[in-house]
Amino acid sequence: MASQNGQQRPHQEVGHKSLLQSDALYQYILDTSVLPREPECMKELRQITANHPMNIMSISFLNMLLKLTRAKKTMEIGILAMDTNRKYYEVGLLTIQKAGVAHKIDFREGPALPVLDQLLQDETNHGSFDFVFVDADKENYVNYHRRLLDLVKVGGLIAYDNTLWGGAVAAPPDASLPGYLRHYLEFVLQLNQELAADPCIEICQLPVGDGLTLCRRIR
Ligand SMILES: C[S@@+](CC[C@H](N)C(=O)[O-])C[C@H]1O[C@@H](n2cnc3c(N)ncnc32)[C@H](O)[C@@H]1O
Repeated sequence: MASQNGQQRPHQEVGHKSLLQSDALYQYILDTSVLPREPECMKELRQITANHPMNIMSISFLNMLLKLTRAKKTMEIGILAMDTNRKYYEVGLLTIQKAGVAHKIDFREGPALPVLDQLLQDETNHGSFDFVFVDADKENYVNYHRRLLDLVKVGGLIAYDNTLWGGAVAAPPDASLPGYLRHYLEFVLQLNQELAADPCIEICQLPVGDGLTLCRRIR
């Protein structure tokens, strides 16, 4: 990746900066992202994500996906609608209320796995979800996937965030990694392997944000 003065930057560091190292490029992505057309919501989203400009790409991309797939019944594991911490849900709540969609959100505070197990007990939930976004505890991504496959309809979409894990997924085994990247790396690698080998889905690994894997259920 060339920097502003045209010189090649070394790819030593593993993390967001090694994927896109130029701050000018971050700003360019912010300025040219295809964003939702609700200006008030976007102003707030820009503020919320100001410290993580790459998130804008994920958000604008997910917004586009939801519109393309015309999803009506959706689930998000991470902040909406399941999160262990209500405070994170409340970060987005003001924007959600301004957008007039608060009545559509069924927020459950607590770990997501028991909620998924509860959903699975009701046959009518099987194959009923159009879209699921997972951005939560990496240790459980594989457990989520095994359950979500039953809940999403054939033709439905599951999106997993952070599947490039700051670039660490492709780092040599002896690379020096920040502690949190090293700690969760094995879970992200295991998920990526399972997704690639799963005959029930078609997948696409997008180098957007921190890596977003799209899985379309095909059987
Ligand atoms: C990186 S944040 C993502 C937040 C949100 N999805 C977003 O894109 O802004 C991860 C979230 O996962 C939540 N989380 C962690 N463990 C969880 C679990 N077992 N079940 C549900 N949510 C969990 C955290 O509280 C945190 O809000």
